[in-house]
Amino acid sequence: MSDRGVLLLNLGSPASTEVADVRRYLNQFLMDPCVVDLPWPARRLLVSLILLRRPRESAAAYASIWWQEGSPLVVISRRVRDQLRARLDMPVELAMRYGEPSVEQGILALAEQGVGEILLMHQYPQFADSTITTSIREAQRVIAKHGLKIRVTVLPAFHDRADYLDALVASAQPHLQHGFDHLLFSYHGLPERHLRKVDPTGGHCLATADCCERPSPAHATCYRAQCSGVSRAFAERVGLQPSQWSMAFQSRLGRDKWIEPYTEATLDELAARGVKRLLVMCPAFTADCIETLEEIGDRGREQFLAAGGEELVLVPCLNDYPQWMDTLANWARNEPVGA
Ligand SMILES: C=CC1=C(C)c2cc3[nH]c(cc4nc(cc5[nH]c(cc1n2)c(C)c5CCC(=O)O)C(CCC(=O)O)=C4C)c(C)c3C=C
Ligand SMILES: [Fe+2]
Ligand SMILES: [Fe+2]
Repeated sequence: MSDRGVLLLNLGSPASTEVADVRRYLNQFLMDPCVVDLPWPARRLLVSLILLRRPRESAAAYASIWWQEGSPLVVISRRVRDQLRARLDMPVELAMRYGEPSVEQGILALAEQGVGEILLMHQYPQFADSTITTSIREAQRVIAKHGLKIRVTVLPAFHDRADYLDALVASAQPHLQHGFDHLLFSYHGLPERHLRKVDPTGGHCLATADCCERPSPAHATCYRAQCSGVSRAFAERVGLQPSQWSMAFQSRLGRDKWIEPYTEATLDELAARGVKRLLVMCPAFTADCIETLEEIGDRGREQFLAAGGEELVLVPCLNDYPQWMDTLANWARNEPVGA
């Protein structure tokens, strides 16, 4: 009998839309060295500067998409946890890397239920230090702090798993059938430095414009190549021609160069090219959140319409789509120990 428990993990949200709560959340998030990867004094200075204005702006953005029960990301994650509990004969706890329920609360809850192994089931299709690495480090920190005798199995980034891609296609079908001129895949962005830093070849990532289309061992940790792979696999599965879809990166913060093209510029370009009915999918996220609902669904739509587009339809994330819930439950049962 398996002694596995599942720690379902996502990024997390502020406790409320109050500016003070948003400031606390942003401080915890941005002071993570996996997110703002500067030495402590420079990180502290930069984050303190960001915290002068950002909490008020982000609080207003959160308020515009907040649900009765709380942050969409957290509410959806609770639904996923409940769906997994209904499907699985093992303990399932929810954790958020920032905010609550914390990774510490989640792991202690699993420890109390006597698990010997935790499957760290993060919700990130693509690898990044700022998502997967930081979650692993936090789980290890908590286990060491409490002296727990628990093994951790980490779900690898699942961008290329057929069952993930199948669920993504199936969940998007109603929107694909609605009719559209162009499909834009908009992924969360990353500073280019983050990509170069984890490139094991030391010279592949971003060395050429088409690096992500040329096979390389660097792609095992290349966020951009993995986004590109998801977009191509999706387009192939639904029979789209290359001219019918494109890929861009959103959510840039600060002055560093982030991976391109930027979603904001792409929305204007598509409208200028005569695209009237635009579908947007955000496959870096498995659950809808401020980045999808506010940045694309509200601000992106407004921008696209102002630039001459007629309709922007945001395809919901996988959320608690039943086929996706079945997929996660299968992974929980079958993921090899220690993978
Ligand atoms: C340096 C800054 C950031 C990096 C790097 C980054 C990477 C990254 N983030 C996600 C997923 C999510 N990010 C979300 C919100 C969010 N992200 C940043 C900054 C960086 N993210 C900020 C400041 C915020 C907060 C909102 C804001 O003020 O704009 C969210 C949504 C959270 C929610 O409550 O809804 C998610 C999810 C990924 C996948 C990623 C790297 C690939
Ligand atoms: Fe982010
Ligand atoms: Fe690349």
